Amino acid sequence: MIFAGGRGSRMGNVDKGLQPFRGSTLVAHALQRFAPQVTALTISANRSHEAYAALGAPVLADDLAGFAGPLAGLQAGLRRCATPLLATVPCDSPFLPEDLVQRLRDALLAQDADLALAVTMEADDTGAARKQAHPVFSLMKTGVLPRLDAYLARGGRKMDGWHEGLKVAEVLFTDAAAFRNINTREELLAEERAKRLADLTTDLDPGAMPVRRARQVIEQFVRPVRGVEKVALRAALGRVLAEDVISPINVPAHDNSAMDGFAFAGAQLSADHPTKLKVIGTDFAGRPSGLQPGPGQCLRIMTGAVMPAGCDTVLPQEHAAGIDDDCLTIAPRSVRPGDNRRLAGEDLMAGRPALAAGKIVRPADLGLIASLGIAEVPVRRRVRVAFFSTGDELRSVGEPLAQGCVYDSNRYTLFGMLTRLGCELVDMGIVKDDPAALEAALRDACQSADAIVTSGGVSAGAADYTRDIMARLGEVAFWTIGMRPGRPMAFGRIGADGHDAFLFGLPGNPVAVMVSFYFFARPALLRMMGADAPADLLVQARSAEPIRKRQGRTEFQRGVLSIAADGTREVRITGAQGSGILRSMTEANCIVVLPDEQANVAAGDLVEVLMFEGLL
Ligand SMILES: Nc1nc2c(c(=O)[nH]1)N[C@H]1C(S)=C(S)[C@@H](COP(=O)(O)OP(=O)(O)OC[C@H]3O[C@@H](n4cnc5c(N)ncnc54)[C@H](O)[C@@H]3O)O[C@H]1N2
Ligand code: MOO
Ligand SMILES: [Mg+2]
Repeated sequence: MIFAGGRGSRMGNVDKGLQPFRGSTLVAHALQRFAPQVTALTISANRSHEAYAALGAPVLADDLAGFAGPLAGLQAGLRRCATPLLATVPCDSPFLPEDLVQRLRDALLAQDADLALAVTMEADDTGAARKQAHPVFSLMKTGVLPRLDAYLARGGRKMDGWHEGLKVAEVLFTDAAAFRNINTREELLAEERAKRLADLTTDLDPGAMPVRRARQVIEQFVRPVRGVEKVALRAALGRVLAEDVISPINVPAHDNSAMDGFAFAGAQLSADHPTKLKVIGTDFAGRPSGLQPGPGQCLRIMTGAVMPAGCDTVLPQEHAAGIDDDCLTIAPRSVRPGDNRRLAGEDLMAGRPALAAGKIVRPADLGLIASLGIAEVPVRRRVRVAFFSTGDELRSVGEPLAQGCVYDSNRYTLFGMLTRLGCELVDMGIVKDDPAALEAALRDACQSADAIVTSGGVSAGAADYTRDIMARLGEVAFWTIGMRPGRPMAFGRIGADGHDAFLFGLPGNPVAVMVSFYFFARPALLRMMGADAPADLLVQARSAEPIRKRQGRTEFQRGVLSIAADGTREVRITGAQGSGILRSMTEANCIVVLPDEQANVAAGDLVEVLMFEGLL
């Protein structure tokens, strides 16, 4: 019997067994593992009978009313069981052991027990081993029914509450993970994603990961955060639009003059004689005269004033051949019909998208939204990023610098980069090279953040515990990337207590942390923010000097781009390029990106650079 009769209350009262999982449903996975182990199968369910029946097994509702729990399902099952033994598993444990029933049966018979159940050994909070019983994974003689009936009649509902007085055989399984069940939507999503990271990297060597592939995997693995908030227009600066901004009006709302001059009907212009028109009044922007020029007449008009009825052309005042009192003379061919008139809706048409969802709001967008008269904008909620530095040698600014120590600079560069990106920050300080402290910090970060960025400890040093702990908390890949700087990196998703977060374990060296942030974490975070991340806009420049470069890896050299005497772009490397030399970053205004296939660069060769700043 597969228990699928719960309320799914921790999943928002959905039918848990029917939740999609790895291409089918949770229950289909449990069934696939369980069916070969038994002679006949029943699904215990109190709703969605048709969907469960479609799996090919009879569906049995509780005899007791009101979702009384799995024991009610067990009771109904025992009452109708045609075999001498009944085995049970839950619908939300897709990884259940393939030898579960065989081993339970062996123990039941060997010990002449009434019931056999699975147990595993698990570490408790102090790290000590503790026995964990799994009474839902059990095998029992059908003769136990009267005892269960009596327990339920007394109001008992605990899964193992009725075992008292029964002879119970405990069977130790070593693979605790096989009994993992999925209780919440987050866990379900987490499992889905975890599968995908493994899938995405099956054909890749983690020890020789090309930059391009690592970026692809990361991009495919992360997911935009959900959640939208409405903010006042100014507060939208730098935020990501959650929906298209649809223009409620035409901008401009009316045809209007693009020049200070004279408005009239263009049809009266003559191609070979001067045209003479009588000026009958003046229209100002926002202050129309209400006059309507007839044939032989015109109006003085100011830039932005609505075109008077019947007029389609404006002659700029400086192009007039003559103005005598109230008479305007226009020379032949000095203006064409329709000139200098701005059409209604030529900037933005009512009903059309003015800005697309996913756009990061820049100053021009603020102005554009204002031009539509819109005061509030729906934006994605900010992505929360927890970050910390690891290393016993690190000291915080303000502390004395002991022998052999360095000040923590990574947390400041990360602060700057994350702030510029528009993330909400959770600065977790420095974490010592101590497994318990690292684990506590990572678990804590999972609770509060969508993404975690750490620096240090991802290489192979004796104090680099970060890797082990990260791997234990979720699915994390450890890559050696074909690049310099920034070779080692950890990426994945970790979880604790039902909360999970994407993890970027960046290398400790101060330049490496920045380069790997810019080229891996930044595009991923943009995707999490729901933003359209355009490809890196590289520009070409002439290298002023030779650059040593090894083929087969991407090198990110720090450079200064300038305009040479002949007006062309020229780039010069900023001295020593060691990955601990942060000065190479502060002196630079760009990064020279030398791709895998590139060998040594000769002076005068063209290279590609990525600018640090554009117009902000
Ligand atoms: N045998 C090998 N050793 C190393 C390799 C390797 O492949 N084989 N890779 C090197 C590369 S490349 C890098 S990058 C680093 C990465 O090491 P970790 O990520 O484990 O970082 P740490 O060992 O913790 O620190 C490295 C370096 O950076 C300094 N650091 C760390 N955090 C900060 C901070 N917050 N502020 C300022 N400076 C920091 C730290 O003191 C170390 O000097 O490994 C190489 N080794
Ligand atoms: O990541 Mo390391 O920086 O290549 O020195
Ligand atoms: Mg290290």
